[in-house]
Amino acid sequence: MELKNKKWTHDEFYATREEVLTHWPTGKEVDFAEAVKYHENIPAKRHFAKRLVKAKKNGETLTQPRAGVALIDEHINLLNFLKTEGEADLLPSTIDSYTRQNQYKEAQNGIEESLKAGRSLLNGFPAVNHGVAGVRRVVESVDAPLQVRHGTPDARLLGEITIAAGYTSYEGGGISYNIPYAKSVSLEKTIYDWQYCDRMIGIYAEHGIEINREPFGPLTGTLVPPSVSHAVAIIEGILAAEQGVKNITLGYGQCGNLIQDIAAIRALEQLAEEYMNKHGYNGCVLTTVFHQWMGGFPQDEAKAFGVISWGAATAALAKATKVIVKTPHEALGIPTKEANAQGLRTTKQMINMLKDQAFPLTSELELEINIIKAETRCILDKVYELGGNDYAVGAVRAFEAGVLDVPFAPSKFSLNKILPARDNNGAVRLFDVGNLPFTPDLVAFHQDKMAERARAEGRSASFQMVIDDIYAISKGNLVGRPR
Ligand SMILES: CCC[C@H]1O[C@@H](n2cnc3c(N)ncnc32)[C@H](O)[C@@H]1O
Repeated sequence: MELKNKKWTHDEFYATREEVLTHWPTGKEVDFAEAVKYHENIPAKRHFAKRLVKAKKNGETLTQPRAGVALIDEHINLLNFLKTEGEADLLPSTIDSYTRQNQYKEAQNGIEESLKAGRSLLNGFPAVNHGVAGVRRVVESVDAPLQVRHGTPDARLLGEITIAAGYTSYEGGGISYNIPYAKSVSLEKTIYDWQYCDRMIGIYAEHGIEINREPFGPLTGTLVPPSVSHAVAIIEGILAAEQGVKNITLGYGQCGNLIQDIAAIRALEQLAEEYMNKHGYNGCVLTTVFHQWMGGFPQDEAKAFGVISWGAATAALAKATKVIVKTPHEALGIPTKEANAQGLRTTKQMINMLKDQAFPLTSELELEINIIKAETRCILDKVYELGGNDYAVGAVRAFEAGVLDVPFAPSKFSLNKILPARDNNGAVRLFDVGNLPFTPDLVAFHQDKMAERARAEGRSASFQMVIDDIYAISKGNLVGRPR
């Protein structure tokens, strides 16, 4: 396996596909020609890419939950409940953890145990075991655009089955579904395997079927600086475009300071266009997704609704194309369908009240946009250089060197040298920039911001601030002030 950011030939793809479809018996159900025909008859209102394009044109911010249960009928009921009671614009199927680790035997046990227990004993929808026929029952029974959401380092068979069944969007990427989700899975392997997923979608595109791809923006969801998640998002967008993907949603996890979060979405839109065009992928339609706070949540449901509302308001003011919605059960575990629908309605109310308001381009907002763009450029350009003008090779080498570094990542391939903490206004800064290739003025900017907070709190900038900030929101605040 020689990794390079180059479009796979049909021969390379089909040779690999033969093997991929043997990973579980349901792989035999995948019939590409039949799938293309099926997709041709999916109406625009149930087509993810078309619905996103319409939202971008109309300046809408669409709502989407996470949701998934073990059995097909219950999963259908859940999704329809979230559409009718939650007013969700877009629907997911969140895949269970066994399937994410390619443990299909265990997933099968989970299905059988759930049947016996009469309730879901899996933390998501085991799509590979249900197979094309089973997953297609969901597609036929839910009148909304459907996306596969998961966290799968080797997502090749999952993608073949769910897209053949009629799903029209696929989340993930070779970096964003490795570094935050795996401990010792090689980055080279996951970037290579995700080239397969993207090439598959590129081949659907060659047959006129446009499937949306969404790299997983938030990464570890714990104080990830915008420039770090933007660099990964844009690299995964470029890798997908190289394989023929034409419709890409780039994502970002809310940090909590309004100016920084709005700036992050603006900077992401501008930089993605700039880099995709620079590398010749101007045929790609780009949209954005804002994830409501991905860190620890308050147990108290009323406070949880406050966090959800803040994420909804920020997504609306940032004019993100869609927002991924949290629930008041976030601190407890898998939400009930009622709690999930409540998070969606709270979000919808905030978006509706803000859709006629625009956030002004203040000097603070402009500064923040410029800082995020400058930092992200430093990282992207260094990755490209390390890879000898190849982002796939560059990404692997960048993680080895700490040029790409994701805070609190379980993967042993992330150096975990950078240390984020909030500044005195709650924006996420870097207490330690690690080996990020920032120019001296950018390093100084972060140092000054941390010094400003240290002075205000009467304590020196320290790792304690990082710890305080990790728990702050679940304890009812944004900045982890000393007790
Ligand atoms: C990025 C993944 C973390 C988020 O994903 C939610 N999540 C995971 N699995 C399910 C599920 N089966 N149904 C509804 N939400 C789910 C968690 O709560 C958390 O917010």
